[in-house]
Amino acid sequence: MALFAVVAELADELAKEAGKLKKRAAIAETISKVHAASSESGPESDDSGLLALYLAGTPFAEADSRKLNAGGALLSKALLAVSGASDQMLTAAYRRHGDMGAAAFDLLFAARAEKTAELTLAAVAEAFAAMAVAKTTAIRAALVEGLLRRATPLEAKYLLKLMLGDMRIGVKQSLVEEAIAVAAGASVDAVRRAVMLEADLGGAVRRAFSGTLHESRMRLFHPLGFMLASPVETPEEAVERFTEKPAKVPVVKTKKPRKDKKVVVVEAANHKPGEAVQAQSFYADAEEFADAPPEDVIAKETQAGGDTTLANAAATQGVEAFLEDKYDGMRAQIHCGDSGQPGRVAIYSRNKEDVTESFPELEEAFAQIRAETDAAAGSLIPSSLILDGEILGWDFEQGRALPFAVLGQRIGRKRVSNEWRQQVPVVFVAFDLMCADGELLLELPLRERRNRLEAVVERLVERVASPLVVDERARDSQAVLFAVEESAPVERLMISPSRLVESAEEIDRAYADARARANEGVMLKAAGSVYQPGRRGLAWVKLKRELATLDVVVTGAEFGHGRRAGILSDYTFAVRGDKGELLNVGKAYSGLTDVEIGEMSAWMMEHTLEDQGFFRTVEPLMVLEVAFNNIMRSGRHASGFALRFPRILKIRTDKPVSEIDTVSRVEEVYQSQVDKPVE
Ligand SMILES: Nc1ncnc2c1ncn2[C@@H]1O[C@H](COP(=O)(O)OP(=O)(O)OP(=O)(O)O)[C@@H](O)[C@H]1O
Repeated sequence: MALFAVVAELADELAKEAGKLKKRAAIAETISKVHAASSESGPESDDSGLLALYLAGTPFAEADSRKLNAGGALLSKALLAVSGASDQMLTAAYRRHGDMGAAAFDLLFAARAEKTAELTLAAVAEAFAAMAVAKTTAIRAALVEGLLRRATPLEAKYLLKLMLGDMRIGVKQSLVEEAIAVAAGASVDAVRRAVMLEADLGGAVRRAFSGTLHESRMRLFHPLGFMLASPVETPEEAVERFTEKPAKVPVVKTKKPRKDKKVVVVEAANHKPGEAVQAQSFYADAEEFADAPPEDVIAKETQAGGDTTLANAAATQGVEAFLEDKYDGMRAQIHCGDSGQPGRVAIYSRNKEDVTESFPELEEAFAQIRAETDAAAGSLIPSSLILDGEILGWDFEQGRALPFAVLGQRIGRKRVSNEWRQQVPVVFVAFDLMCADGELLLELPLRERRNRLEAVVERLVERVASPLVVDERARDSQAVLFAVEESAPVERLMISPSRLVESAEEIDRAYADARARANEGVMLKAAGSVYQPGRRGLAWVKLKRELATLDVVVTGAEFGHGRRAGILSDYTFAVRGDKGELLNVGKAYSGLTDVEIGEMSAWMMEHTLEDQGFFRTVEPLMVLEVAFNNIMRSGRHASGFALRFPRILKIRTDKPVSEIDTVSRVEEVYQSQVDKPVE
């Protein structure tokens, strides 16, 4: 039985180690050791899977929908109870580190420096399982206290970090996947594929050691990564992206980071010595490749399953592109029953939350479509489906989308009253088919996926709404709607119209038409491109021409005055710095409704990290989109910038914190201003 100390000690070592290769070697070695130690006592005592899971900073496997339900407030209370420290001591320790785990280490060190490790990984897993089903906060708090009491100071540090989902040891899941491959002598691609199909990192460790990675099968009901798009400023730039000719001579150079520093553009590449030029340019992960020469980036990308990136880069050249409207709704992935769970429907948001409950009419509609099609004998409809698309608030009278602000009122609501359902009706506009009949389709070219998507939707509709009725109002509005009666389930399912375009003029016209339909702009997608989950490549580009806004995360909140006294209503927010740290960039108190502010305030009370009286630092989990008049250089915030007249446009519950804007994006917007104000 491995001890949790193994995770804590390794994590502490990894936090101090900057080199990725050394990190990977250390993780691989520990996984091997833990696996070897269990080989005598039988496979059920093999904790190497838990070790991998916890190092990746996740208490449960991705396929496992359980949650710990323990926020900063609950954890700090438990820490106070176990350490006997006063509020002031906790606040001082928290301020020293800005991290609850590190604060716990300080508070427990004096009393427990000599404590020997006894907490096993299995005991931690058991406590986590109990927390997930605990009916009251008191039971959960007692479980956390139980864990902390048995822990050494170092273990307590990493237990808290793990529970908060913020290890800060510079280890991403992809690095753990590589380490698993090294430890078990398996191929990285095989490990990554198993993790993608089954969403179970621990399970992949078991498969890797038992040589059964190839037996992994697509399992529904865990979200796959969403493919994202890169921005272009003009239709001409979009055309250029899709028609660039491969360079005659391989040139490898790194351009200035674009939207955020997470990506670097590497231009033209002879990605393997001696091979023909394939890629014109593609995005790579700057965090991983910060200082590496471009050649290394390409070599590494190719090796680490990046061939799809290269394939897509090649596919963007001189080929056709599909154009679709860019809808301003909420990105979602819909999973529809498989042989194991035939009637089940699940909806996932872009930050991989299960949001099914928030859209009951979509769940019902899909379940009904399923049931009716299943009943049809000899049905040609796939038994399982994963659709990628956008949830939109829909005006059935006008046959067009409602503004995002209207849909936004429903996002995040767990219980949706009939009133809300009537006030803001929702539809799902599908634009990609990721899986059908248990077969993952990501590696098919978009052209092929699109054909299959159209065929599936058509068959679904034929079965349910036969004879097929196309709503003319919807046709006018460019959204093909398959039934007229609002009570019919199929009316909730639409398909995003898509057509091939060639010239900048065509794109320009389509853009104007899209805006006239109240959509945000247009998307262009290389017809030959594969679906790259979780990546922002050049195979999909978006054109939206608008004033810059920033996606930021709230780091703190202040109590308001007057009407807002006693309510946390003024928010301090941050962007990401070069090393992944959060740097404050501004403060906003306008843009939200009173109801939203009330909800935000309650949430912040729950997720407080440090209570300074009038001000509270909060767990950085809430993403906002903010608009502003301009940006100035300023010493007021850690980012070195301040936003002038910031206002909140949206609460981006649909966007993960990992994708907020960076300080280099702020710099870019600052530089693009005609006047560059300094405070
Ligand atoms: N037809 C479409 N195809 C793909 N994505 C679409 C489409 N229409 C709207 N979208 C939305 O556009 C997003 C892609 O833009 P991007 O990857 O830049 O996300 P983002 O950073 O949230 O951008 P934005 O802030 O512009 O929404 C998708 O996540 C999706 O929600």
